[in-house]
Amino acid sequence: MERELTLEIVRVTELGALAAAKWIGRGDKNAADGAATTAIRSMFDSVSIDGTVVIGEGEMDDAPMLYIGEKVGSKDGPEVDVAVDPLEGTEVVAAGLPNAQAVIAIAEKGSLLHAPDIYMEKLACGPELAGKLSLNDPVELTLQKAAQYTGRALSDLTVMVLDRERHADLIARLRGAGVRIKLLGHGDVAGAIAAALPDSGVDLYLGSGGAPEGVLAAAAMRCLGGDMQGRLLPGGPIEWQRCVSMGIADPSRVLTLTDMAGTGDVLFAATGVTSGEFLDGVRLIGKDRAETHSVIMRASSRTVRYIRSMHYLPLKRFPAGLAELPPIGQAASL
Ligand SMILES: O=P(O)(O)OC[C@H]1O[C@](O)(COP(=O)(O)O)[C@@H](O)[C@@H]1O
Ligand SMILES: [Mn+2]
Repeated sequence: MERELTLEIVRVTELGALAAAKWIGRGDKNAADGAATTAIRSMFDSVSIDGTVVIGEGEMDDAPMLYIGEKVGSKDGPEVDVAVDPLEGTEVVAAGLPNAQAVIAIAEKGSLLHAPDIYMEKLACGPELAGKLSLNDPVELTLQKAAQYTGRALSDLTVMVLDRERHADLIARLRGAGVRIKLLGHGDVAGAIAAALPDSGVDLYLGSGGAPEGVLAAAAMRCLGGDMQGRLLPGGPIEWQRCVSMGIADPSRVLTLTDMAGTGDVLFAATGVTSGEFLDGVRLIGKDRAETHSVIMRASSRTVRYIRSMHYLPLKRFPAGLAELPPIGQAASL
């Protein structure tokens, strides 16, 4: 993949974030998601790829845009798999809470896991611990290993976990082992990435979240040199069968970083919608400008770039329909 693609892709997540930002705090998660999806879809065909959506908005019958199997891109570029979450954190935007992003990963054709939209148990860590931990271990052993390999006391380790009732037992065991916990409201792509960023203060990401988000996080981990393991959690025979029909022969086995994001080149881009773990959200400036904060990373070079962009909104090519929404300034002042 050409390195110039990183800039082309971040322009897409920027437009998605700007569109979603119009819906911050308006209590309508579907409208926020729809705005981001429409904006991202409209921009995708300007990207020099011959892409197929592998992780997207759902099956063709349920999703009008960015459905699994949809072809995206200008076609005059490499054949790639595309994973996209136009609005990672739909409820967050609706409620005006932190940690929503527009996220895209692009990888060599055939390298991204076709994950159904079910839960996945996840373990993510940074380069220091990559290859040293296993999702098959009891959590106490994982923590001991993490302490040993980082040379730190258990009491100095911080584990990030989604704040959910289903994690009550996990949280109790973590507290019992003496580590610190940082509870996350929403947005576990950013949560998993935090575990691999040197200055995040997070050492490990544990717990279950969306499987599509797991693949997106794995793509980012490939770029950061971290590790990510997952285990699908089908909630019954129908979801089990869906995993099998999507090519995962044994849905109960631990999926490695390679299973989820291959071994070839990967590009990952995210733009903050609301401020979160490592990206600031869309910031409105005056009546007609907005600032966005994005990250773009590439596995083959392990380069991580942060891009702060200033947009002149009247010239943004929002798709028809979005232009008729209330001005962005009004949305943010709610
Ligand atoms: O809220 P749940 O059901 O625990 O699901 C967790 C998932 O929801 C999110 O917080 C937000 O997901 P959406 O993008 O679908 O809004 C993900 O980051 C996470 O993987
Ligand atoms: Mn999501």
